[in-house]
Amino acid sequence: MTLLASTSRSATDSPIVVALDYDNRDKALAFVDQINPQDCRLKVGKEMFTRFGPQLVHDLQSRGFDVFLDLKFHDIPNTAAKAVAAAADLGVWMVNVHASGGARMMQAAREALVPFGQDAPLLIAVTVLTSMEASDLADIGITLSPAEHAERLARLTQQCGLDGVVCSAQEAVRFKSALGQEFKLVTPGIRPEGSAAGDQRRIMTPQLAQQAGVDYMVIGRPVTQSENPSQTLRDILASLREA
Ligand SMILES: O=c1ccn([C@@H]2O[C@H](COP(=O)(O)O)[C@@H](O)[C@H]2O)c(=O)[nH]1
Repeated sequence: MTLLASTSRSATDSPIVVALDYDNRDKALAFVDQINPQDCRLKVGKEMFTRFGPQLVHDLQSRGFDVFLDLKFHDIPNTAAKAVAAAADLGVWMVNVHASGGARMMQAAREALVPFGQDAPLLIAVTVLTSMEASDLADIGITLSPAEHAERLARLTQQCGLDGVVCSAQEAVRFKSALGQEFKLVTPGIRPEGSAAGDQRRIMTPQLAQQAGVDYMVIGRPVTQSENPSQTLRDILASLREA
């Protein structure tokens, strides 16, 4: 199966994707207005999209930011495919589904993007949520380790022709070796030294994630909940340049 063409829409080659998880639109935009689209991309997830809808995506795009629409579609193939096409209509840079929705769902999602050609967003699939550890998988009947199960789902995702996966940075070296350099690894659960893990379980620092070869690191609360989010973002960028 052929891979989707990567979008040429990108405004930056920064590996950082800030998870814009706010319950307040003005607070989110106040932060966004202090940062530069060349320094990061922005991720809009379930919280902000449910509260503020597609207009928020347009508000970020009009400020020059690439948007990763992180709605993790997981549904019957027809519904997931139509949702992915709706995301492409919004002009987002990246969109995702859950790999556990299965091969037919992922293939339908990929095919839904064919009409968008070069303007199609990157399509990736979530493997094992970075908040999950072995005991969480055992609770749902999966006896493989998170890395093993994530690799099975990542291989399936690649066979379905998607552009990459969401996984933990802890899995990056293994997945780059198993799946090749071109297959994108998008890694939440990034925690600068000293920041709280919170509900995340499979975490890594930005510097180690960079060394492990991730393509994009998703960072939310360590930036957005800090006293000075824009300065925290600049500090992380500086630490990556120095590493
Ligand atoms: O496996 C996954 C998939 C998605 N996420 C999302 O990333 C951010 C992480 O935010 P932090 O505040 O840095 O923990 C959040 O929006 C999640 O929905 C993830 O964490 N893990």
